[in-house]
Amino acid sequence: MTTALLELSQISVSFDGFMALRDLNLSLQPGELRAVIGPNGAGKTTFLDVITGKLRPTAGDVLFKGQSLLNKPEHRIARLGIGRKFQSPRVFENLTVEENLALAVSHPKRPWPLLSSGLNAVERDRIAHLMGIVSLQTRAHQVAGSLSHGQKQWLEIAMLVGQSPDLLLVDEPVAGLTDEETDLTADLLKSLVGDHTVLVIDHDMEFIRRLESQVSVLHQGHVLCEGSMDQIQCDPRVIEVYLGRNEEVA
Ligand SMILES: Nc1ncnc2c1ncn2[C@@H]1O[C@H](COP(=O)(O)OP(=O)(O)OP(=O)(O)O)[C@@H](O)[C@H]1O
Repeated sequence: MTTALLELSQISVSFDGFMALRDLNLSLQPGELRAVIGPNGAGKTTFLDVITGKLRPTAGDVLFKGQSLLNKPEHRIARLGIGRKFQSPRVFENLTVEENLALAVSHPKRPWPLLSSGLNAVERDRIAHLMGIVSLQTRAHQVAGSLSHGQKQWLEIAMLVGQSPDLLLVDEPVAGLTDEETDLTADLLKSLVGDHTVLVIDHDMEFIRRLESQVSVLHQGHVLCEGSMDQIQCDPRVIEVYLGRNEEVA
């Protein structure tokens, strides 16, 4: 079996005695796409916060490429190859699509206006490639602030991909998107798999189904079960958790 890219073992997080995560185990193989679902308060955000170093667990360990992430500051964890997409888009609204991507791909990070004249051929090709991935080529010179919500989400995903992370953590990317944008987002995330390992959190079950990935169900800070969407939908424990809270898993 391949060595896991990410391995969370026996992770617990206590907020003044309240266990937001409790003996959580989860591992991701390189190049995998994984969905994580769970009712409100299940611990999904806390789980991402632990991986990215925003929160230190009370117990347990997080290994990334075999190396413990505990005690590493957030910026070092990011540099090790973990990118996080937050729920609301974080793009530079006053810069164009191309300029946003230029900032993402330039090494080292160079301030504007150096970027406008200073991109090398490799960086320009990379930006063109990234715009292609998210179908924003025709918007290259449009300021990000004028894009639709979905297009901003895609731009930010492209910016993250531009930093070549091994692992992409994507938090509720389709909240507020149209059905068509939701489907396109699923296809986009699937297209990243292989080159990247992608973990997606969302509540939208149609979107999760379209990802065609393994699904981990979080409940009360613990992985309740894992399997394909068809498998978890039939699992009585999952039905109980969702029906018990009057939410649908269908
Ligand atoms: N800083 C904190 N102090 C105390 N309790 C917290 C803190 N952060 C989270 N919690 C609690 O921990 C539990 C898990 O929260 P978390 O935000 O991780 O859940 P979630 O699955 O992301 O929920 P949602 O789907 O609503 O975003 C919740 O009961 C929440 O109230």
